[in-house]
Amino acid sequence: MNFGVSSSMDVAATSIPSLHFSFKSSAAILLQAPRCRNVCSVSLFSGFRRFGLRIISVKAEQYSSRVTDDDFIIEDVPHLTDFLPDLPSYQNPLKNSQAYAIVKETFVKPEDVVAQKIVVTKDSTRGVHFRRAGPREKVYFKPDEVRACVVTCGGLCPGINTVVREIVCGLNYMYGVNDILGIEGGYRGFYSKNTLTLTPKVVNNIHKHGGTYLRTSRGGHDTNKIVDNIQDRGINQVYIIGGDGTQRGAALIYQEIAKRGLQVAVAGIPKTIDNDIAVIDKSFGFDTAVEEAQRAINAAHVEVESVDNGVGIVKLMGRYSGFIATIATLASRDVDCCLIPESPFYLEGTGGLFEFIEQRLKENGHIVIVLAEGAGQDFIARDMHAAEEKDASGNRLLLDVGPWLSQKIKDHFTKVQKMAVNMKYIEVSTEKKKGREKKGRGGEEEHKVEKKENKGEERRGRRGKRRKQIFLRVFCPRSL
Ligand SMILES: Nc1ncnc2c1ncn2[C@@H]1O[C@H](COP(=O)(O)OP(=O)(O)O)[C@@H](O)[C@H]1O
Ligand SMILES: O=P(O)(O)OC[C@H]1O[C@](O)(COP(=O)(O)O)[C@@H](O)[C@@H]1O
Repeated sequence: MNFGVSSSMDVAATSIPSLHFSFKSSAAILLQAPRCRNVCSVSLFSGFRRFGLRIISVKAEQYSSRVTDDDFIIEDVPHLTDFLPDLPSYQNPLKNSQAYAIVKETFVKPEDVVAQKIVVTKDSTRGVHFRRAGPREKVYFKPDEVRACVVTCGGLCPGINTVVREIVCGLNYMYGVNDILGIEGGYRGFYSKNTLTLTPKVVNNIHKHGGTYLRTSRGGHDTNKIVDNIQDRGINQVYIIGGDGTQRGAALIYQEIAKRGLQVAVAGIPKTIDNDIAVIDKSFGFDTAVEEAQRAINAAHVEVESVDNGVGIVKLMGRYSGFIATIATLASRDVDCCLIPESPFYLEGTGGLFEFIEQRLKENGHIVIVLAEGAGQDFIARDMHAAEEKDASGNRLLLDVGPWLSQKIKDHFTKVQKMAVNMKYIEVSTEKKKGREKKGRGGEEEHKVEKKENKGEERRGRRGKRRKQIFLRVFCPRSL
């Protein structure tokens, strides 16, 4: 998928790409940004095989992997015609659109694929490929027979409302679909809540707000009840926006639909702020996160530049991947060192972080270090002799690299090097807004210097609840 939500903080995209729905591929939405290298899919009612750097185990039967004689592998998206082979097809309504009629190559060819590996050698095998998403010349629904629904599940991410808006407007303006329902409150909303009617007018301004207009939920759901509900309501297109958990759920919904032989298309739209999905150009929300991260880096830089031996540490999102940290680092030009989960680091000795900090302080008088949340986890665990803990979903609980590293640097320079350093610790996190100033871990003062909409702006939801947001806070620990 390529969803060019612009980097504006308020997720009000300035250059929303055109959004194409292909009814040919039941899971194909092409969100095609200008200048994109290639376009890949929202593909996923078959589930993600690879979700960025996190490999998700998806049962083999959930998607079809075809290997040809010359090692050309295609991880294909299942199609309605796989289980309904006699479905009639129709000309894509885009053919009649003024905007598209004159464009050559408007449609994606059925045989178009995107290669997983771009860098190859002369002797490389042809390797893994994914079906390219995008509008097909033939579609499998007549516009006036479509009853679509949109649901948002799991965690928040900047840009969700923009995606909802684009689905509704794209379906309506480009494909002539007039019957679109919003499912409220995530998967469970299918059977526990009434639906909303979504029209371009209803969604006109939702992209200017954070969070999700449709609301969301976590925790389990009942796949059979969802499919019963889809059947009862006569829904035949299901658009599911969410992260890896959500996409696993979407795969099961698709399987149940296929088992019942229903003419219902399921499209999974991957949501992650981290941009750690390898085969798409960019995940929506990523740019906003990077922009917010740069504000934190800038704040740290201003602080440490103004003092002697200033050491600024900025902790950013990124449990398993360092894309936000890396891109924010590259964009800001004020960062001396960027630590990410993919790349181990060490502190002492030649080539260690302490040596580097000392060098930069001597040369420049200050240093800015950026940390992704998941950086150095194994190293910290060894250092703290911490046992691995997991959350309710089985995810490894992260050790807090920010305060740990701050303390290590402080100890090293004050106790070992006998050199006073001025520390400034800034954290950009995705937390529930507590609505009050809170004390830092060691009882130290914590100043929130900035509160900014991101994973949901600071506002009350429609039910009066606080939305999740990214906010930036600066710790000024007295002890450091
Ligand atoms: N392994 C799974 N199989 C089926 N459904 C799942 C699975 N994991 C999560 N879900 C469903 O997806 C929803 C969102 O998942 P969650 O992990 O909370 O967020 P995210 O999609 O952002 O990763 C949950 O409410 C749950 O109903
Ligand atoms: O505060 P939370 O909800 O646990 O989220 C924090 C983590 O989630 C992420 O934002 C990724 O979540 P998504 O992939 O769902 O967007 C990580 O970068 C971050 O480490």
